[in-house]
Amino acid sequence: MLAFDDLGIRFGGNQAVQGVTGSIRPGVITAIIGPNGAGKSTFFNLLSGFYKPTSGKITFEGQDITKLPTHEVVALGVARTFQTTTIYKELSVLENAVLGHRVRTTSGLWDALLGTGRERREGRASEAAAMEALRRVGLETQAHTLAGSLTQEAQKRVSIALALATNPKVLLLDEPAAGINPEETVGLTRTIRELAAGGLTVVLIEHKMSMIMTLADHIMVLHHGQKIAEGTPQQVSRDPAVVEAYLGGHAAPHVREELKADLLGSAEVEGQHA
Ligand SMILES: Nc1ncnc2c1ncn2[C@@H]1O[C@H](COP(=O)(O)OP(=O)(O)OP(=O)(O)O)[C@@H](O)[C@H]1O
Repeated sequence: MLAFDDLGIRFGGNQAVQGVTGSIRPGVITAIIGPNGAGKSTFFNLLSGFYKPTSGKITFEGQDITKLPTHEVVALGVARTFQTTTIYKELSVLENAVLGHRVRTTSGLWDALLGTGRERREGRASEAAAMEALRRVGLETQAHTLAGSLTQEAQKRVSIALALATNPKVLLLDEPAAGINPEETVGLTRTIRELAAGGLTVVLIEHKMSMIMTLADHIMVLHHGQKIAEGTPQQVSRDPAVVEAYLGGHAAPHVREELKADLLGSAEVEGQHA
């Protein structure tokens, strides 16, 4: 559904992503993993239209979206969250999600200023879509709470709701579990699984290997900007190129430790998060 062919981007002399070909299959949870600096966030920025590639092509449902501006990519059904939580802390949870929905609506500033019928209709539709997005992430009872007063984990959920309010077909999550504790990670994993079960195609970047190993149907591994492996969690974790990429000295110590546990087939990790 979302396909990329020979995708690459260069920043000055640094080829951050290079020759990446593949596709995101509908209805499955795909994880993008790789050591620090492997090009994962850059790859997301390419898929979501934030960066324009210096080579290659991206298509969504058969349509070439390589050169489309971000808002048009969003309108077609590709939404994303960011590594650092980007929400409006001084607004309520509901107001945040409404803003997410307004990205897609058609009324312009003129309608908003004049309070036209279309603007009022769209306002009501935005609120309904926003409430539905909050329900999907389990925040409907906190709709009127100030977003900035929520826990880090709930703020992560708000940022997911913001993306969901645009009614995407594909949701790109950039490190959704960063900075939250293991218990909250289990809860967030459950929510992501429910979103996928509801028909949403989910792609996520994540460093928490135990989460990836239990959540992902398919894993794509990037290293030095290139795709070095892909397959099921079991296939990827046994792939010698992946082991070498992680244990070859490029990964942060905590990533090395987590991955080592998974690569060595730690039943303990599986048991904790199953
Ligand atoms: N806007 C930019 N300008 C210049 N270089 C960049 C830019 N964005 C990323 N890079 C470089 O591209 C490479 C890949 O970075 P990227 O952030 O995509 O890696 P990553 O796999 O997401 O890393 P991490 O896991 O640490 O978040 C790095 O060498 C980085 O310095």
